[in-house]
Amino acid sequence: MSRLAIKICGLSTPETVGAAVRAGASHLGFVHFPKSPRHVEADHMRALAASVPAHVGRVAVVVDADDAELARIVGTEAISALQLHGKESPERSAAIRARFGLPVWKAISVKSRADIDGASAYAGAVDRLLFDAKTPDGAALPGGMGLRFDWRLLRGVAVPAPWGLSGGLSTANVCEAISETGAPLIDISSGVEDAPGIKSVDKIMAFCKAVSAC
Ligand SMILES: O=C(O)c1ccccc1NCC(=O)[C@H](O)[C@H](O)COP(=O)(O)O
Repeated sequence: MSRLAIKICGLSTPETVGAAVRAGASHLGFVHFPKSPRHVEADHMRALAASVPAHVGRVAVVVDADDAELARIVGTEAISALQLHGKESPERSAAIRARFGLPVWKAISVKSRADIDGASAYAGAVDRLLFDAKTPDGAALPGGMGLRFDWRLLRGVAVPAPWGLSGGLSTANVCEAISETGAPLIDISSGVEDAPGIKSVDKIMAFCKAVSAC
C-alpha cells in the first residue's frame, strides 16, 4: 500500500514546522486568516516555508481572499499550493488557479451527503478536494475547530478528483477514519495542539507515528 499523505495544518513556529517535516508530513499548512489563532502574515509564511525541503508541500490556507491578498501570498514564492477554505465557487477557484499558476485545493464543508455530492461541481476546476466538517452558523472559523462529520457519508462515493479528509482527526481516531473512508490524504490541526494555535511537537510526532501504524 502506498504511504498515506499527511497534512499538518496551522503551523506558525519553526520548531513545529521542523517537527512536522521530521515526522514525515507530506504537506504543511499555513493559515492566512486574521480571525484565526493560527494566522500568519505573508512574510512570516515565507520565513517558515523557507526551511521546508522541496519534497514537502507548502499550502497556504485562505478564506474568500481577493486577488491582491493572493498576490501577496503567492509573491512570497514560498508556497506550492493554495487551499480555498471559504465560499469560493468553482468558477472563482478555476480563475485563481489560472491567474496564480499554483495547484488549488478546495475545502468542502460537509454536514450531509448533498454537500459531498455538490463537490463534483469542482471537478476540473481544482486539483484537490478536502472534505472538512461544516462549522456551525456564526462560528468564528470555517475550519480548525476539531469538529468531525459522519465519515459514513463518504461510503460508495467516487470522488471525481484527488482528495483528502479533514476535521476532528486525532491520534485516537485516525486509523478508524482511514479505514472507514479510504482517504489518500489526511489533514489535522487542532488534534495536534495544546491550545488553539499552539501546536505540540510531541503530538505532531505521535500523530504521524500513529498513521504509519494504521
Ligand atoms: O485552522 C484554522 O484556524 C482555519 C481558519 C480558517 C480556515 C481554515 C482553517 N483551517 C483549515 C484546515 O485545513 C484545518 O486543518 C481543518 O479545518 C481541520 O481542522 P481540525 O478539525 O482542527 O483538525
